[in-house]
Amino acid sequence: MLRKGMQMLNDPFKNKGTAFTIEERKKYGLLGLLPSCVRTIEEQADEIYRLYQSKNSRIEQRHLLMEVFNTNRTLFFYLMEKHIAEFMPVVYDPVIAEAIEQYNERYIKPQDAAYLSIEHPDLIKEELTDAADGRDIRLIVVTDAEGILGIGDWGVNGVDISVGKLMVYTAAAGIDPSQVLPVSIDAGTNNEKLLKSANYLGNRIKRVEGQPYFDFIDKFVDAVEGLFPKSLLHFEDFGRGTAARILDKYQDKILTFNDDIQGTGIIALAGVLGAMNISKEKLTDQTFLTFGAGTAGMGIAKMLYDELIRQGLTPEEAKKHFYLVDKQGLLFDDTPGLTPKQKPFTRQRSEFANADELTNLLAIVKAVHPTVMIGTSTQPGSFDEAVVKEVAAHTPRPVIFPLSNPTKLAEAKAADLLKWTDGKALIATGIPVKDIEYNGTVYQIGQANNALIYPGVGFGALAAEAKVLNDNMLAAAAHALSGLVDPEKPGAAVLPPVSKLTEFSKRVAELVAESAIDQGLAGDEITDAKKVVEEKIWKPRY
Ligand SMILES: NC(=O)c1ccc[n+]([C@@H]2O[C@H](COP(=O)([O-])OP(=O)(O)OC[C@H]3O[C@@H](n4cnc5c(N)ncnc54)[C@H](O)[C@@H]3O)[C@@H](O)[C@H]2O)c1
Ligand SMILES: O=C(O)C[C@H](O)C(=O)O
Ligand SMILES: [Mn+2]
Repeated sequence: MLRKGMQMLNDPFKNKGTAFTIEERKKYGLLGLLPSCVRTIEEQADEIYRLYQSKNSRIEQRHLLMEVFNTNRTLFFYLMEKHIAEFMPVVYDPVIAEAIEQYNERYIKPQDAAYLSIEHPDLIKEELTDAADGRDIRLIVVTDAEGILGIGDWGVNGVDISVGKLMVYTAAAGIDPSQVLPVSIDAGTNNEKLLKSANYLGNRIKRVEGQPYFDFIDKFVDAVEGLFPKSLLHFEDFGRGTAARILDKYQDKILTFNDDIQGTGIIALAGVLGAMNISKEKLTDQTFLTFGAGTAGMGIAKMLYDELIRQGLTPEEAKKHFYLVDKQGLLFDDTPGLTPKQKPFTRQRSEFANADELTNLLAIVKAVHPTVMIGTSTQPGSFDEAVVKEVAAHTPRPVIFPLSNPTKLAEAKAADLLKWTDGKALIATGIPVKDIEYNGTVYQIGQANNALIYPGVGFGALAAEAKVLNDNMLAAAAHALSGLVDPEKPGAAVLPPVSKLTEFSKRVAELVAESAIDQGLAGDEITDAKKVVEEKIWKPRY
C-alpha cells in the first residue's frame, strides 16, 4: 500500500502539488513530502507556462503539458482555460498525431486509460472496473485506432486520441475530468511498422476482423452499459468498414455518438451555413462535391442532406445536389466497391456524355461545377490550382473545406486557396490556421474540426440525461454556431474562433439539452436546459 501522502500526490484527480496548504499537508500525511513554499494555482500555472515557452519543439511542449495532466488535472485544465487557442494544437490535433506515431518510444504512463485486448473478451468487465477505480464514469471515448485521423492504423498507440478528445471535452465544455474514461480496444494492427517494432506495446497480431471483432464490440458495449449506465459512449477513429455499422446498431438503443461521422457532419454543416451567411446564398442552391466519401465524408453528406430536407426539399430533389468522389472517381450506381453509406448518393452514368472519363478530380469538377467542395480524402494537395480555379470559374464565392488531418494531409493550404480564387473562397480547414493577409484584407480561417462541436453536444446530452442522441439534437448543435461571426466584416471566418470555444460549447450544450427535453428524451427531473448545463460545469479550481 502507498503511504497516505504519496497516494494523494499520485492521484491526478486530487493532487495539488505545491499548492497543498500546511493544514492539508498535515491532514493528508504530506508533511516532509513537498518543498516548504505553498503556491497558488496562479503561480503554479505561471511557472509551467514559462517552462512551456522555453521548450523548442511542439512535441516537447506537449510532453510537458502531458506531465502536468498526468500528475495534476486541476492545474492542467486551469492552464488550458488560460491558453486554450495556444494549447489546443499541442495537446490535440495536429501535434497529437506525432505523439501517436512516437507512442512506444515516448511511453511513460498509461494516462488512466482502460486497455482492452481482443485476446481477452472475458476480461472486459474487470479491465473497465480496474481502470475506473471506483470513479463515477459518465463519458467514455473509445478507439480501436484503425483510422487515426488520416494517418491510418496505429494499434494501441491510438489511445492518445481517446485521452486527447476527452481533454478537449473538459477544456471546452467543462466535463468533470474524474468522470471520464479513455478506452483503447487493442484488436491488433495491420501497421507493419508497429508489428515489426521491438518497442510496440500492443498485441503483435494482425487486426481481428469480421464476426469475432463485432462480437467483442457487443461485449464491450454491454459491459459499459452494465457498469456505467449513465454514460455517453463516444466512438473515435474506427475504420471505414466498422464505424457506421456500430453506430447504426446502437444509436437508437443507448446514448452514443460517433465523432467522425456525426461530429464532423455537424461542424461541416455549421461551416457551410456560416459561408451562406457571408455569401448571402441559399443552401438549397448549392452543389456539393465530397472528395473522400469515407466515414467523415459520408457523415458530412448525410448532415447536409438532412438540412436540405429540413429546408423543404424532397429526398429525390435533395440527392440531386450531391456528387461523391472516392478512389474510383465520381461514384456511379454501378461503381464497384461502393459502401452501404455511399449507395444512396451515387449518380447515373447516363447523366454525363463522358462518364467513363470522370475518374480524376479536375475532370469531375469540370463536369459537375460544385459550389461547395469538401475534402476528407487524406490526399494532400489534391485541391490544386487547376481544380480550385475551375471551381471558382463557375461560382462567385466557392466554399472549399480541405478537412483532412493532420496538417501534412490537408487537401490544400488556406493561403493558396485565397490566392487562387483572388480572395473569394470561403474556407474552413481541419487544423488551426493563423490569420492570412491577402490584398490588404485580413482573412480569418474557420476551423471545421469536430472538436469545435462534440464537447457541447456530449455535455448537453449528459446534462439532460438524454436517453439517445438523435438527428434533431445534432441539427440543434449545427445551428447553435450561427450568429456568432459578423458576416459583414471583410475576411470574416465561416466559423467562430477556437478562442471562444468554451463560450460557444456552452451554447451548443444548452441547445442540445433543450432538444432532448422538447422531444421527451431527457431525464425525468430535467426541465430547464440552461440550468442543468450551468450546474454541471466543472471548473478547474482547488
Ligand atoms: N476536420 C475534421 O473534423 C475531421 C473529422 C473526421 C475526419 N477528418 C479527416 O478526414 C480524413 C478521412 O477520415 P475518415 O475517417 O473519413 O477516413 P476513411 O478512411 O473512412 O475515409 C477516407 C476516404 O477517402 C478515400 N480516398 C482515399 N484516396 C483517395 C483518392 N485518391 N481520391 C479520393 N478519395 C480517396 C478512401 O477510399 C475513403 O473512402 C482524415 O484525414 C481525417 O483526419 C477530419
Ligand atoms: O481528431 C481530429 O482532429 C478531427 C477528427 O476527429 C479526425 O479524425 O481527423
Ligand atoms: Mn477522428
